[in-house]
Amino acid sequence: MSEQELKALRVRIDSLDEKVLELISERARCAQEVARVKLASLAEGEVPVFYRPEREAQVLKRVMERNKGPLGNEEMARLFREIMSSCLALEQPLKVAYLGPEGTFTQAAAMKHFGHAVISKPMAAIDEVFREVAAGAVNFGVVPVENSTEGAVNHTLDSFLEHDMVICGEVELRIHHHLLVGENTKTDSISRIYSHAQSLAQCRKWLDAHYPNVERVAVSSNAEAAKRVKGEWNSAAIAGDMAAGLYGLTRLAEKIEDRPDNSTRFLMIGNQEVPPTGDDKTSIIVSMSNKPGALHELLVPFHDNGIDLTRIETRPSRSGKWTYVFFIDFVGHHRDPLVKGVLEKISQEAVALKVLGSYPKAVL
Ligand SMILES: O=C(O)C(=O)C[C@]1(C(=O)O)C=C[C@@H](O)C=C1
Repeated sequence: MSEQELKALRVRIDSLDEKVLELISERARCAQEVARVKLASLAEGEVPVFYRPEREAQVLKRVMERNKGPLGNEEMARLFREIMSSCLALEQPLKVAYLGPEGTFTQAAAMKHFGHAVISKPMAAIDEVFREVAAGAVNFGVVPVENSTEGAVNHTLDSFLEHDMVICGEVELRIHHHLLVGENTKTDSISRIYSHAQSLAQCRKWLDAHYPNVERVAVSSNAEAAKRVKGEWNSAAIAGDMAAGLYGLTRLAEKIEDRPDNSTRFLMIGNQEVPPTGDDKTSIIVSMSNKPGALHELLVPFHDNGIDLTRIETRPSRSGKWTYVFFIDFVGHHRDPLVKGVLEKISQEAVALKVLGSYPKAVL
């Protein structure tokens, strides 16, 4: 390519950037107007709701449907995710608590869902995220709920039994683990590998093959593992890209998870009910009486009405020995007439039924 051609293309890019800049600013002014309208239409004593997950899902889906490339749909939606995040911050800066410390996959999930214009607050434990939301110190919380290799995150499920929370969104993240070392690590004398128990389990086969005799130490998070390794010469950590960047560690081995499709699903928790979008999921907790056929009775109404169950998990109820609760996710919104009918039928048979929330299916 000649210098001349390059120069001409850059002039074109400059002129396009000016248009993009003006359009983004116009969009941001529109969002400010939206905030004004929301405030003006409030009834006496009503609290304004600026964050609208159902509308955000609609905007992102529309972008993906209309995108003609060459940027891929996900890439384009990510750009719009950030624009929307900044527009929302003009209306109301959202505060979001997540399972920390900084650099965890949960933080990456929070950014994927809310964008980078939120004020994020790392918490030391899943239960603390729930408490922070319940106390009103933040608008939303982000917690992991299930991993495709290792299954349910029991701390999260148990926290739902203790707190009244509304699920208002979900996000899925592909989880890539790396073996990370610090500047001073003697890579031929590694005697300890730190990581979260779930991540150690997700890399079990790789560790058995490459470091069979090295001690595996479970710590509170992958980011905590990365933090420890920074100051030690004989240890390594298993963690992801964010933690590696944050603590200045290098990758001794990349993508060491046993399953290449290893993914984690995260939930956004808050106090806000989300209206239907037409493409939603609902999560419920049900406890049935301890009698033969109870689980069958619970599942039949879903089957009879053609409602797709996406997950069912059992946990001890914590209110009696050998009694259980079921965590169920299914496709649909609790305001859909069909779903309403199913929930009514179940509540007739159940000891207790709690709708944890209906929320748009993950778009990104
Ligand atoms: O449509 C709204 O209610 C807005 O506030 C605008 C907007 C946007 O930027 O598109 C911003 C924040 C909401 O969460 C959803 C959408």
